[in-house]
Amino acid sequence: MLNYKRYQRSPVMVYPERKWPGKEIQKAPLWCSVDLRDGNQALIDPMVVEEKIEMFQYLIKLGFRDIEIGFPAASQIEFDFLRQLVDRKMIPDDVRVQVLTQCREEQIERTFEAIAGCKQVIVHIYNSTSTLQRDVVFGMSRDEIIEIAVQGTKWVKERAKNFPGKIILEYSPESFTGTELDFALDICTAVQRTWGATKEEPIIINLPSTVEMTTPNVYADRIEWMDSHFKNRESIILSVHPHNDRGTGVASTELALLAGAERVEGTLFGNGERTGNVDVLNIAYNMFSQGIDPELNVDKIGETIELYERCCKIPVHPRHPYAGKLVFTAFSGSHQDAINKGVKAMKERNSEIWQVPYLPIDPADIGREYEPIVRINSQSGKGGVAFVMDTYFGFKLPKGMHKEFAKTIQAISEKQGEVSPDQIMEQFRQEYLEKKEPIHFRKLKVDDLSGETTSEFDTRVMVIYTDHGVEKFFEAIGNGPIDAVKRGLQEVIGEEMKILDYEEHALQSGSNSQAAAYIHLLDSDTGTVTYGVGVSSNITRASVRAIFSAVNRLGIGTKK
Ligand SMILES: CC(=O)SCCNC(=O)CCNC(=O)[C@H](O)C(C)(C)COP(=O)(O)OP(=O)(O)OC[C@H]1O[C@@H](n2cnc3c(N)ncnc32)[C@H](O)[C@@H]1OP(=O)(O)O
Ligand SMILES: CC(C)C(=O)C(=O)O
Ligand SMILES: [Mg+2]
Repeated sequence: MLNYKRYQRSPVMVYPERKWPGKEIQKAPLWCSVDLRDGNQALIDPMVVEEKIEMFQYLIKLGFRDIEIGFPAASQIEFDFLRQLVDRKMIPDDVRVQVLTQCREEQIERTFEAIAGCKQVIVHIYNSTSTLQRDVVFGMSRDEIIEIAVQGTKWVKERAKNFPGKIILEYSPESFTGTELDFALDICTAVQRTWGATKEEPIIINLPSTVEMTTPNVYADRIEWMDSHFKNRESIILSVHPHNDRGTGVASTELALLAGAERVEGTLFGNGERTGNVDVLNIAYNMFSQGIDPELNVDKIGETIELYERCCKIPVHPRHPYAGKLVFTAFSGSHQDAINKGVKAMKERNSEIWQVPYLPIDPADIGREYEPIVRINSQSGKGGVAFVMDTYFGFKLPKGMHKEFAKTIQAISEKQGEVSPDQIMEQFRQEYLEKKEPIHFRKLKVDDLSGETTSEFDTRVMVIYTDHGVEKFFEAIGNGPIDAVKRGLQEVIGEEMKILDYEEHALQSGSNSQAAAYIHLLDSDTGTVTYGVGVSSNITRASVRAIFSAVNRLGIGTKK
């Protein structure tokens, strides 16, 4: 039996004063990428120096200005990487590199060796503060744990005095989510005081969900509580560093922003320890989808995916928010129908505002314009097939025709699975455009009789066609070419028919454009109906082809 009793609920504080539920995200936070540190430390094959350099440059291109580049005291690669950035003058003046170190003097010393020559650096110190870690990892009292952090701060401060560049201190009470809040406040305050943070020279206090342990609202309560209990709040930049153990890293971060966080540390696509750090791109795109400037250059997601997969050697999941191959694709009929109508309404209304059901953003805005938003399988419906015919091939099928054509496509998808746009077009050709047996239209001559006749009909047509390959012709009159051809065909076939509907449109714009015509035809004897389609550079010829196509589809071409 599942032994859930081995697990305990994380304590939740009573906090009815919370204000965050009434707030909205208004602007982007200060972003900090930790891809090169937290992300990298969780890779099966951590990045080599050249990959780190490539990733660093790309993060700058994306718009990150705070970039945690590693843990230089931990390994030679990390150290050398930073040295290369400095020696090759690759750190722009407005970028703050961030380096992580434990609160141990030899590591802090080595970290300062690594940052020599940097103009501005965030030195990030941490120690674990949770009840569990104090007990089983450190075996220390609260005061002893505070002493580690305070001592670490002093070691950084001493070295910062003589450092030619600017040192910003960041402190993280690691395992904050498992730490009693009063203790978290005490330790952060002790560091803040020891550092001597001011409004002009603030400290970054980073409250991580090192391990995500509760629902996002509890994290938000904790952040708001800390935010409202800090003394000299203006001397603190309040940062969050969420992980994603419960799969709610993004939600936790967004609620934390409501609760007062000003800065977010995370990674591209949520790489990082276990289930990852929070995916900063996901949050940025969420903001973008709400009309908020994400303050990151996230308009070329394909490029970002390519670099990420190459450097991290981890594929982006096809369902990953915004980035996955399938996230802008609808297979199911009702979604396709709504997308089809939504896109059409946008065009008709010439709308500046993006409003398409099931597509929270326009894929083209983030560089995904070449991917199909509709793919056809057995779950698809008529709207999807019509959408493919329109967007890929320019055929705007009359609404009444959607069902008829979709049925033939569904018969294929039920046998083979997905049906490609080319296959759909091929089927359209076979079913409509090339339905040339038994009767096949060849030539048309139209005479305008207006003024020459007293009859109600003012158009005479002469049609040459083949019937089972044998050339024939007929002449007929009617109140327009389509009517005349229909009357002529009735005569030669010996069958009453009625044109129920007629539609036409240009297929491409320009002088040599083709036109498509659609005829909805009723066989009056049997009551059966079908559509016929014709294409020609001449609209009248297109219509006549459409009538022949419909007659052949009804199977009445040889009745006489
Ligand atoms: C949540 C996070 O992501 S935190 C960052 C984690 N990242 C990494 O650890 C990646 C890089 N780390 C490393 O390569 C190694 O841990 C090193 C090189 C930094 C240090 O290596 P080592 O000293 O050999 O080992 P280790 O990290 O296990 O050190 C454990 C000791 O440091 C102490 N310690 C751990 N964290 C801290 C800290 N933040 N501040 C001070 N002391 C600490 C432990 O209590 C333990 O002490 P003990 O030896 O008296 O028991
Ligand atoms: C070092 C700290 C901020 C960390 O990575 C974490 O707590 O997850
Ligand atoms: Mg982390």
